[in-house]
Amino acid sequence: FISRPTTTRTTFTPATTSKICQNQQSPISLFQLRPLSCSAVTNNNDNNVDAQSSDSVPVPTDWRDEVLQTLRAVIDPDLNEDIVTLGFVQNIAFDESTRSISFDVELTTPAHAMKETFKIDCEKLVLGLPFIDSVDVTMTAQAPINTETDSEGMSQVGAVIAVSSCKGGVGKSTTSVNLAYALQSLGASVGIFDADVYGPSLPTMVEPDDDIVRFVGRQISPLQRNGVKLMSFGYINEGSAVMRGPMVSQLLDQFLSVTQWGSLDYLILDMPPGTGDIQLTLTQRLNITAAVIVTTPQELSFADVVRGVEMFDTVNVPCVAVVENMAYYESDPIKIFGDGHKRRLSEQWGIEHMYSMPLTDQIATNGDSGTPFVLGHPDSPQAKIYRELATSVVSEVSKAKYSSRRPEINYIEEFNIIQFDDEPLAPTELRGACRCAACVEELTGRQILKPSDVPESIKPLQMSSTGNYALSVNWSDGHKSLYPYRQIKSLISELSPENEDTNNVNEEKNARQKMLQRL
Ligand SMILES: Nc1ncnc2c1ncn2[C@@H]1O[C@H](COP(=O)(O)OP(=O)(O)OP(=O)(O)O)[C@@H](O)[C@H]1O
Repeated sequence: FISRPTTTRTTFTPATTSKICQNQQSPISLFQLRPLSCSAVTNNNDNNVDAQSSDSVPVPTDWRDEVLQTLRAVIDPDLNEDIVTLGFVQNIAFDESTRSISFDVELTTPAHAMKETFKIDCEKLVLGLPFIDSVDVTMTAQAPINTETDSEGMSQVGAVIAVSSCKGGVGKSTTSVNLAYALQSLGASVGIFDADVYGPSLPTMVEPDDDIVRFVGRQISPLQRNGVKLMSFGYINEGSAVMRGPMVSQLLDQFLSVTQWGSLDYLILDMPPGTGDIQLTLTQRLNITAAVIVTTPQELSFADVVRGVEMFDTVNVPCVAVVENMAYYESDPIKIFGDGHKRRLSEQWGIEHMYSMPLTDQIATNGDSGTPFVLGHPDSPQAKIYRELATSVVSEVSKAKYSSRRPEINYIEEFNIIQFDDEPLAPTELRGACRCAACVEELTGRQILKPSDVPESIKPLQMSSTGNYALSVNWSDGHKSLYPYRQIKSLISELSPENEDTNNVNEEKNARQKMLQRL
């Protein structure tokens, strides 16, 4: 804590500091220019309607409960739960004599898009309590850990993100490299593994700070550039290798596990192009958390994307974003993927994030120069797109890790009911909600299938999970449907007549959010 001569409450983010500068007549004091890490914030009780002197308010014996209850207003939008329930609030310490409180908020990732907002919200909320004069919130993140690997080098890698494409030359490596540096700019520790043994591009695209590959016993220490760890066959072996498929995946597996990655929030895996056996084996072996698919408009893009999604699906890896690279000239922005495609990707495959990257000289020049584009042009509009992609990846990985549990789904023939996590759903309703291209007009979203087209006797003949996110159903009318779990949940809640509980929870959440906004 830092003691303050006045009781002016200030948050010390650069943005608010500059606001303070503008608003003040006198020059800003050094005291107000403390860095973010020393961010004890003091209460002037301007949030309190009564504006009581805090000294006169006794400290309640259950102060901890009050603090936690207050902090429940901060909701993690990715996980749709409050930070107390999620167990993020830790190490609470309260000094009664100075009425100062401190605590940590441990997020799922240091790259969390809301970390600054959460900090400010926590400070505001806690300072709204009349028995607290000063607060110190430290934002931290869970240490990355990989419990599903037996390789020591990978044991502290939190998430592996595969960047994949159906064909070569579409910008997969460019996307991998820039995604990695964009993730780093959000605060994460990152590595890149170039798994393309036939034509490694990492050595051309990223020139390491020091290009000597060091062996530590039987392990290899990765190279680095601006703190991002790098490994590619190309750093060890000049040129590309001539190998057959099974050798490639075995070698890559070994190579990846002898690399001492250390503690990494995200490891970007630049996959070899294609969706064949090598890619499938790699995807199975390397314990991939999520995938990003890169395509170009010239390459029959939509069919390619679907092929890529299907490959990852077979091994339960969710595709979280699609990058349509070299999609337009900067001077002539045209939309390649229409809204219909976007809707299909979202409704059929649960992919919510699509980015179109223009073809620019600078991206090409940086690709050849050894300095990643995002490092060389951090303020460009294209770097902003890469950061948006990185933010989506961060958010989807958090969701995938926290909500990886698949719902329990059964068909109870006796009552002709589908049970989705104990919620009943009529087969006619689910069949009627099919969003495939035969049931919904792709371009307009208009429902082609009418409720009257669905026979009353319809029933599922076979139901199975697709990836971690969707249910695939073979219907008795011969139709095959795919429903993201998200869609089924909202269908159940739409159909439920007495949704009071959910509504109450939502109302409560809304009330807390409103309270925050008022503060
Ligand atoms: N948005 C872009 N604008 C301009 N040039 C680009 C863009 N994206 C990629 N490139 C250039 O296109 C070429 C191919 O890109 P890249 O090597 O990333 O593709 P790839 O899909 O990884 O290819 P391969 O699978 O053959 O390794 C490179 O010269 C790269 O600099």
